[in-house]
Amino acid sequence: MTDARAGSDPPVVLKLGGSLITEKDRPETLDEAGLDAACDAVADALAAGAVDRLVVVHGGGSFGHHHASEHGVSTTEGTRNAEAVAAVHGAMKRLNARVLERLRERGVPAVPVHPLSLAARAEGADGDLDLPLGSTATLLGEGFVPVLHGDGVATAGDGVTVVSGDELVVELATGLGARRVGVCSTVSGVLDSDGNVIREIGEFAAVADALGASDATDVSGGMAAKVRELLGLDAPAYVFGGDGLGPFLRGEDAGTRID
Ligand SMILES: Nc1ncnc2c1ncn2[C@@H]1O[C@H](COP(=O)(O)OP(=O)(O)OP(=O)(O)O)[C@@H](O)[C@H]1O
Ligand SMILES: C=C(C)CCOP(=O)(O)O
Repeated sequence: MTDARAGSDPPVVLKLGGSLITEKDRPETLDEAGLDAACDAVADALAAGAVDRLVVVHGGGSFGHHHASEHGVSTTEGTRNAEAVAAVHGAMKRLNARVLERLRERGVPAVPVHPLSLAARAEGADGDLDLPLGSTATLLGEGFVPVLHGDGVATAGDGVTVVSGDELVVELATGLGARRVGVCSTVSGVLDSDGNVIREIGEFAAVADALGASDATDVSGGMAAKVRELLGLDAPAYVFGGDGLGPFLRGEDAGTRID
């Protein structure tokens, strides 16, 4: 079995939020400017050598979430309807293909890794996610940029549920021993109740009141779920908006640091 943590430098794990790269309220619509700017920042950072090994994860935005909510599927509600699984996975593969295409146009050696084909969730409300990392680690070692995405996931006792990009980020960061983790969305960081960016979060209780759910169709929990998951990591995690992506990739602080 491949040891996902063995060998060279720890990677950076970056999530491009669905709200950044799609228009979240219009089914299967890209946010062209948001996606292009994000792909430019990734390509620039790799070309400048600011990042050596990078794993990208993207969210569902108006591709995955609309199909998932139409079929009543979420991270906790499963389906045994193959048409529903095909609708959610198919939409995510269409979005993934667009992301890959734009990265490759900029010289980024981006290749897909589809979680539905790899991962499984154990039975129960907090069933553990098993995401084998051999393919991602090997692709990284061979110089590729693996690009994963929120997807359907086989779930014991519940058919297929949704795995969010945020959950994948946590699994990847832990399993690959990530150096830094970035979550890029449309908000410039985690905001307090006055709308100001919280610079640093060390525990959930301190910010719980300020963290609402997502403001668009989102079956996987929005900002509160994001912060909870990122707090569990060894590596420092940052939540930032599009403007923070370049600085984050250059190793600077951006948005909110969660550690
Ligand atoms: N305290 C908060 N600070 C910042 N954003 C918040 C807060 N509370 C709720 N939000 C909402 O969280 C959303 C960002 O999370 P969301 O999951 O929608 O983004 P995403 O990761 O880009 O999308 P996706 O899940 O499709 O990948 C914003 O739309 C914002 O309105
Ligand atoms: C709805 C699907 C399939 C993807 C969910 O991923 P997220 O947008 O990262 O929460």
